[in-house]
Amino acid sequence: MLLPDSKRILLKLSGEVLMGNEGFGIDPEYVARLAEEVKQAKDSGLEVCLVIGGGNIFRGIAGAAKGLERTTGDYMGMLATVMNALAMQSALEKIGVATRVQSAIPMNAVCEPYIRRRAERHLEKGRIVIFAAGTGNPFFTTDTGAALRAAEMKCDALLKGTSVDGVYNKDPKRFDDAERHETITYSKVLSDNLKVMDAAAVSLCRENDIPIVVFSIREKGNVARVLAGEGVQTIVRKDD
Ligand SMILES: Nc1ncnc2c1ncn2[C@@H]1O[C@H](COP(=O)(O)OP(=O)(O)OP(=O)(O)O)[C@@H](O)[C@H]1O
Ligand SMILES: O=c1ccn([C@@H]2O[C@H](COP(=O)(O)O)[C@@H](O)[C@H]2O)c(=O)[nH]1
Repeated sequence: MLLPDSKRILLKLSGEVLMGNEGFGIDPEYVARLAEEVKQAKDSGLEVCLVIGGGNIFRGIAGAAKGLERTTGDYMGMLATVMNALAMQSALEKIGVATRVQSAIPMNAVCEPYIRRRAERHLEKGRIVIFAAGTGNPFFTTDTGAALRAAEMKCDALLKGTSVDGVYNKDPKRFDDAERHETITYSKVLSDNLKVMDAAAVSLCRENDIPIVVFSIREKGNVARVLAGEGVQTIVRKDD
């Protein structure tokens, strides 16, 4: 196993990936496939916290570029993550996995508010807790929300399933000659300004000594592969 002593993980899934082959929104078939992978992780004996991004629906920064007020756009982005969380909850419950959604922005008719002790109890009971609405604050991302919840819930690792298969020395979508790191320290990610994850998220993980594993969620079976220590990924770890 990649992280032999792991009991509790936080899996952060890219929102962008939820749109599957569609250009926007949620592809239910794709969400169902992801739900199977999340179930496998849980069935392997781990306690699983889940965070899903919102990039398939809305990003505040993109709204701001088109003239929308930034904080309004960010709240819209956070609401997008709640929609994705509900879609994932539905897919997981369809295959018999008990879940709870907790939102950083209270919306009691829709889901639970985030209450750490309550989330703890859900995990003890074998439920998957999906943390929605990021940190609840504008100017952040769901990566930072994931790092924050991982620290609060004392997760042993943060697994970031995204559209690239690891951390490269430069953006692999822009540079064909980009090279992937097998492992890299938090400090190197920060000092080289590598954009695979935002700096606030990396700093939080560094301060709380939470290893980050970056891998591609586009390939079927990769969550199990990563947990088994197989496949392609980058581990972001402690400074030497
Ligand atoms: N050095 C780098 N190594 C790897 N990826 C990088 C690097 N620099 C930039 N990237 C980009 O980072 C992106 C992954 O992070 P991003 O935050 O955009 O996605 P996400 O968090 O998975 O998506 P979402 O916002 O939908 O949840 C990739 O699209 C990749 O092109
Ligand atoms: O704590 C947070 C988390 C997210 N946002 C806004 O939501 C979108 C979608 O999240 P991604 O991490 O990009 O998938 C993000 O672009 C922000 O606009 C936020 O404001 N605060």
